[in-house]
Amino acid sequence: MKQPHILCTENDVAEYVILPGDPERVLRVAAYLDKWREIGYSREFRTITGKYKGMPVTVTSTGIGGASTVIALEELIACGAKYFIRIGSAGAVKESIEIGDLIIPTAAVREDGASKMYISENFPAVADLELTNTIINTCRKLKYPYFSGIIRSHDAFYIDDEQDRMRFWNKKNILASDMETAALFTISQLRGVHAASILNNVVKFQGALKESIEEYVETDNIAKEGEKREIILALESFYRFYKEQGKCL
Ligand SMILES: O=P(O)(O)O[C@H]1O[C@H](CO)[C@@H](O)[C@H]1O
Ligand SMILES: O=c1cc[nH]c(=O)[nH]1
Repeated sequence: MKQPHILCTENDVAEYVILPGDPERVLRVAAYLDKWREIGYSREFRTITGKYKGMPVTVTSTGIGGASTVIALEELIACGAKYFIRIGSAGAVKESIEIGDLIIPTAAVREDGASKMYISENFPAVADLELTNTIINTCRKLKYPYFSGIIRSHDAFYIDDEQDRMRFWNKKNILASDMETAALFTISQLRGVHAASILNNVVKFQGALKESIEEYVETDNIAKEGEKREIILALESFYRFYKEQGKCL
């Protein structure tokens, strides 16, 4: 059956799925695949399926925020997907995180709305341990510097007290801020699938939000280099999992 938003069926989707927010990033992942075809592109959801070193992999854009992310997640699960790695951009909440640095979340503060519609806030949003360990080990092998720890996911970009909130989370040792990871981790746990996240920092702590994101999107810069790294890291981590399937899963 064709899913109503992502326009995919069970025959179109691999077990391993990479989830960027931005549909344009889907094509930047495609550049690393041996063979790929576009399955569907409706609203914010663009899906391609291809092969990386012979491993079947699907890439679906989630759009912005938990609400659209969990629509993509639920429909991908209905098509047979089991392992998910988000590749997103984020804003730093820790001073020492530079533009283009990678963040590998172990958990996320649930400041979003979508995950609360599923289950109360005392339920944790935690990364899949095995998948996240594979990402960390692969990141070390690739010699990409990274930060690992708890991040915060939110739902509203332009709130009046944004800077105060960022200072609050900074004092709690939160690393970065995005808009999808908490919902992805929470609903993956509820559905019994495996999810991890890799974030590329595009805004310095207390930096100029609008200008930094504009620069990331519109120019080739250090943030784009971080994006390349998160794409390679996600593909290589899945490949490692794929090769070891049956041993560690
Ligand atoms: O670059 P993506 O993956 O969309 O992630 C981040 O960028 C968007 C905001 O600019 C939000 O979706 C946020 O989580
Ligand atoms: O500051 C930022 C940058 C990207 N995404 C966010 O959620 N916040």
